Amino acid sequence: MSIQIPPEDYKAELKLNLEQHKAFSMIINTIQKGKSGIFFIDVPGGTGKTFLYRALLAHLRSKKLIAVATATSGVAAAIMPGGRTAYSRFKIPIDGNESSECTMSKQSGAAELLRRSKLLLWDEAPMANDGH
Ligand SMILES: Nc1ncnc2c1ncn2[C@@H]1O[C@H](COP(=O)(O)OP(=O)(O)OP(=O)(O)O)[C@@H](O)[C@H]1O
Repeated sequence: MSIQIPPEDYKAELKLNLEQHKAFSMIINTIQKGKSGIFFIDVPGGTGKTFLYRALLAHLRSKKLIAVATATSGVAAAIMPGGRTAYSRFKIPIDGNESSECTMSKQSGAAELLRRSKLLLWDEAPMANDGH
């Protein structure tokens, strides 16, 4: 099932401010080069993180690449097209502790989706419980 890309998200790429554009280019360049990377977007609330994420998701999905959008809270997940909570997408136990593991089998469709994805986005990652 494909995810509908809102028309305004295509245009978001053209409206990125300097900082957003810097992050966008760094992430897209890494993906284009086939490299791996972990990027942490650390800015105050209301400064355009979601705007950047939506531009990234639209850019990759418009090229038929898989970009997975997750967030710690359901509210943040819901404002990204195709967004799911990280707990749901990565099958993280809700009452997890230091020894708990994701309940995802390697053969599952969910695991295959993650393997094929070019971008795994986790909004509000630091808000996840200590055990995660
Ligand atoms: N480059 C931009 N051009 C136009 N509008 C923008 C731009 N960046 C952000 N905005 C707008 O500014 C507002 C705040 O941006 P956004 O919701 O992306 O911030 P946020 O960092 O995700 O906020 P929060 O931390 O509260 O989730 C939104 O209305 C968004 O559409």
